[in-house]
Amino acid sequence: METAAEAILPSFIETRHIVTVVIGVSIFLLVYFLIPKNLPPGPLGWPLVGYLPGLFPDPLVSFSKLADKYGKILSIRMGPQLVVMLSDYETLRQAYVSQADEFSDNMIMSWVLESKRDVGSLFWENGEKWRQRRRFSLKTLRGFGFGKRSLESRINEEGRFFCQEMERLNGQPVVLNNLLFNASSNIICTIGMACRYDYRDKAFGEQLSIMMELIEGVRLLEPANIIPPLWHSRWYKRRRGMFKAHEDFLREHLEHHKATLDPDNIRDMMDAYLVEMQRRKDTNDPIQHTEDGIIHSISDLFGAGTGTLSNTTLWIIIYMLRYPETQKKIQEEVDRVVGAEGVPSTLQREQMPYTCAFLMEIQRLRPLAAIIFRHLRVPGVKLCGYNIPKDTPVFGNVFYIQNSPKFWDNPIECRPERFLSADGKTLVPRKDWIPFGLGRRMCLGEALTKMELFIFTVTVMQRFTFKVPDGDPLPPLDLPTGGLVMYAPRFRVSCVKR
Ligand code: HEM
Repeated sequence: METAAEAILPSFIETRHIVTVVIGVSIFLLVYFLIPKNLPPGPLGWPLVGYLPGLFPDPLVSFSKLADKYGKILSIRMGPQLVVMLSDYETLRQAYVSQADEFSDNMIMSWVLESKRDVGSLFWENGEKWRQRRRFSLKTLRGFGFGKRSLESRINEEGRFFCQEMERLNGQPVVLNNLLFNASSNIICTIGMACRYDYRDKAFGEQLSIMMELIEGVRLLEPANIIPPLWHSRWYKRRRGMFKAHEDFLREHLEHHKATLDPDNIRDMMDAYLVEMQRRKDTNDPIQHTEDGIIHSISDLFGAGTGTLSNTTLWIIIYMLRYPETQKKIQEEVDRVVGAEGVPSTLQREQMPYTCAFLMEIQRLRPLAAIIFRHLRVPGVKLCGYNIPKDTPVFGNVFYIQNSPKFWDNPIECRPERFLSADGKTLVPRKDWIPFGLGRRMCLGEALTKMELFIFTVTVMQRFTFKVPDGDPLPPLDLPTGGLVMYAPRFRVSCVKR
């Protein structure tokens, strides 16, 4: 029997044609109205997973290829999430600095929300609470000697402990990853809790393994974001257990600090936070601090400071092994300015441009935070003429900005001279050297890091030459697979006494 539609339609049009057209038009209208207009260009991707499969196996290389193809600003779907990636200095500056009111919120990753670590944290917090905590932390850190001689002598001391360990090895090959992680943690322990741990301390060794695993587990692409049931998997349960163990360790220190606190004699960041917490309570400040907040803030210093410092130091060693003539030049400068027995000081930096340029070159080649991120939380924002929808993470590809041949001559070569004047006597900084990020959320530990890397490098170069152990290959320069932090590989090195 004929349907009503068929009765009034010409014979060559069937009902199924009409149904197909109606569905097609509906999908078109849905897509037209739902998909934001005038987005930055980018690859199309697939339904549900977006461009995620295209980012593997190495997201950093894939992001760089996309930047070559689509230019300074591109948009990409990572699973259901739209992400904007900025890949040149001017565009990044435009967003993070010129439009800082819009682009200064951190992207709070799901695992942070899930573990409630956004409560009172330094890194994982936004808005007025973050602003006040950052201002207070920066002021307190400066008070504890960021850029000052008191902290410098502690770093010198840690450098000497490290050298004593090397001396004991007597040139035997060694994997330095754990030892350097311990040394870097000791610097954060000094600032945060006025203590240091011996390299053979077993209990602290366990804490270090936990911290290392936690830090190395931070991924740009969180698998559980794409497959939520994974939050209940063994891997995430183990992670939650490790966070608890790390917090218990800090809580023990907090209890000791509370019991021995003398507000007239502030020993470290923990004391300073405790006094500030009390002050806010006494003055009924609308923003209150909590003990959990103190623990999370100190934990953030460990998270942001230990892996970054120790891995940058590992990259310093790797490049010295690969460029022995550069190591020799640094040793010559150290011998001339500091001498074999002198105590290194940041006051000597001006007389040691080659060493400083080398350290800058390492942080150009291997910026520990390869990708930095913000989260746009306001509607109606335009960047470079494109619409950026509310709730879009906006990434900055620091690795690309510092390593693309578009911006740097022969970028894969380690050439400290690119940061030196023609006569080699003066440092010539470049504005697109941004290993510490830029804008309002720029790294809080920049001054400490520069001091630490300089003192450590000089202390070690006074006493040792790094050599590749006989029969070992050169350490690889592979890029990290996680795509966020540029961890150095494990490799063996011989520290030969000079
Ligand atoms: C090689 C060493 C380091 C590198 C390359 C590094 C790099 C960075 C980068 C790129 C950011 C994000 C900046 C942005 O988004 O614009 C950052 C943030 C941060 N860094 Fe570092 N960092 C290093 C060492 C440290 C140390 C030693 C500390 C601790 C004292 C530290 C504490 C922080 C904190 C607390 C933040 C968050 C700031 C905020 O969100 O307001 N960093 N770091």
